[in-house]
Amino acid sequence: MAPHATGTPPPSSHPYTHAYPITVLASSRAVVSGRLTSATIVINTQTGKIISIFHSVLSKSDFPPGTPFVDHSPKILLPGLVDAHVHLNEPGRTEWEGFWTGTRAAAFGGVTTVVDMPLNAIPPTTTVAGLKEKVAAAQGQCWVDVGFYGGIIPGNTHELKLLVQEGVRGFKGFLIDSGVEEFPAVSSIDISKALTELSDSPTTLMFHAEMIPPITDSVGDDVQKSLPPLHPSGPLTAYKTFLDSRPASFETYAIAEILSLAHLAPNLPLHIVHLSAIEAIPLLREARARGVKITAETCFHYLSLAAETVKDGDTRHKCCPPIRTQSNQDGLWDEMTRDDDSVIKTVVSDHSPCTPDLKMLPPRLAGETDPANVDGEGGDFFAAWGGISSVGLGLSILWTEACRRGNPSVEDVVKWCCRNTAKQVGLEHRKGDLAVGFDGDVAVFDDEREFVVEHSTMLFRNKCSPYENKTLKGAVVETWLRGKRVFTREHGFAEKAGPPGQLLLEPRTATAKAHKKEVEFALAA
Ligand SMILES: NC(=O)NC(NC(N)=O)C(=O)[O-]
Ligand SMILES: [Zn+2]
Ligand SMILES: [Zn+2]
Repeated sequence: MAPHATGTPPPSSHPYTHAYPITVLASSRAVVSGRLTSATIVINTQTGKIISIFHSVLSKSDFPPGTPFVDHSPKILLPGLVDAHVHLNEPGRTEWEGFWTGTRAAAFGGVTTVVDMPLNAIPPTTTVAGLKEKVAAAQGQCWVDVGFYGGIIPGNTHELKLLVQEGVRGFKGFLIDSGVEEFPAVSSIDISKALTELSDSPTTLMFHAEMIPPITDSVGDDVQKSLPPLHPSGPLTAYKTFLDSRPASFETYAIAEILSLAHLAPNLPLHIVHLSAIEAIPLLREARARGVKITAETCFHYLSLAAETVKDGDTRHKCCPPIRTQSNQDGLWDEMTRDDDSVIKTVVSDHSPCTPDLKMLPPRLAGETDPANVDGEGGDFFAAWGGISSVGLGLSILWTEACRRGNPSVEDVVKWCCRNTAKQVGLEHRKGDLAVGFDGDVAVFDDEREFVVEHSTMLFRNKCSPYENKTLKGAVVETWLRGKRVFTREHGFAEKAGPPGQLLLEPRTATAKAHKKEVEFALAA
């Protein structure tokens, strides 16, 4: 046993040596069960599960000769990130993104699980048949593990329980136009039906919470006059015009609507995706205090970008709800870092790419230098596709911003991007933590290394992102998926072995039982 070992000593006679192959990762810094500690992590490479964790850095000689062992100190061993909001768009809009490119971009940044949104692929995941087409398209293409959400649209209530049985990890519905015609918005009646149908199902009902308040309402004349314009009220290339067209009241109105229906399914977890407006926080806090099971996520871009610095015409920043002011960004950070129960539990990418032509970026911002073309048209925020590309960059974006704010906590990052996202999608028994019985998904994070976001560091299909040319602090140097090294910054992907990702289709009903079984198995092994 190593003299500096402080945790459980390694088994003196190496009882597991010959029973099955292991690999060992150690570091003076690792986030284990949510806490920063020194650790030696032993993974059974046959099952892909973590079988032991010692709270100290052991040495190679503590393990049987030939055991793969790397001490990564002082780099930080993190659980692989679970990005619970990614649009992979395949099949149907594979030119926007796909399983192959999207999951490689994820692995590059230490993301070992992505959960695919139900819209933008054709068909959308609003029926079991649609899910089956997605699953068929994903087979053999995934470099990380992939789960799927189902969608709530008008008229598909009868599909919802079937989708739960088929293993979707939750559902998303829109209260405003989604941008694609195959995925229409739901009315209050549709939401009521979905809540009633799923009230006792093991799932999460999630909402794109923006809603245009009705023109005629019970509100008085003064309030009516102060309601936002429904149409652009200024130049279409000015970011301010776009921001003004989707005010915070769209988010608060939608959330109030959802909360007014929550009593229909008191046991069903509800979730607000991509929360942007801080004005919504008190509403959610008050509802949670009343016992409503509702949480929210925010995105890397709302925590790192601000309206004041978006250049006119720079449609790479267009997303819905919009990136708001710097003080709104500060308010989101304040909420997330408060000591007591924050309503924002998770941080995700909402990676929603498209082909560059649909972003309508003006040539001068798209890198055009030819004087004949540089003044070409573009930059209409209303016509451009809404969505930001960042899958795989999130950890570095968050770390850069946390460092800029002067108080970076890697434990917080793990809470928001690993543990809580895993819980949101019913994978908390095997993803999002370094713990015995969990999948051996590890991101080896160099928290000092800086890099520039450029084509070689954006592995998603279309290299069009507001982060391009920004310098980020913190880089993942190795990504491990279920005990296999998938990617290293130095050597790239384990191409020979091929994509090791699995599709996560175990129904959420089975999780508690499966967890118990898997921990028992890992411990007995
Ligand atoms: N159709 C979309 O991908 N929409 C997405 N677009 C964003 N967020 O701008 C979203 O998640 O709502
Ligand atoms: Zn959305
Ligand atoms: Zn989205």
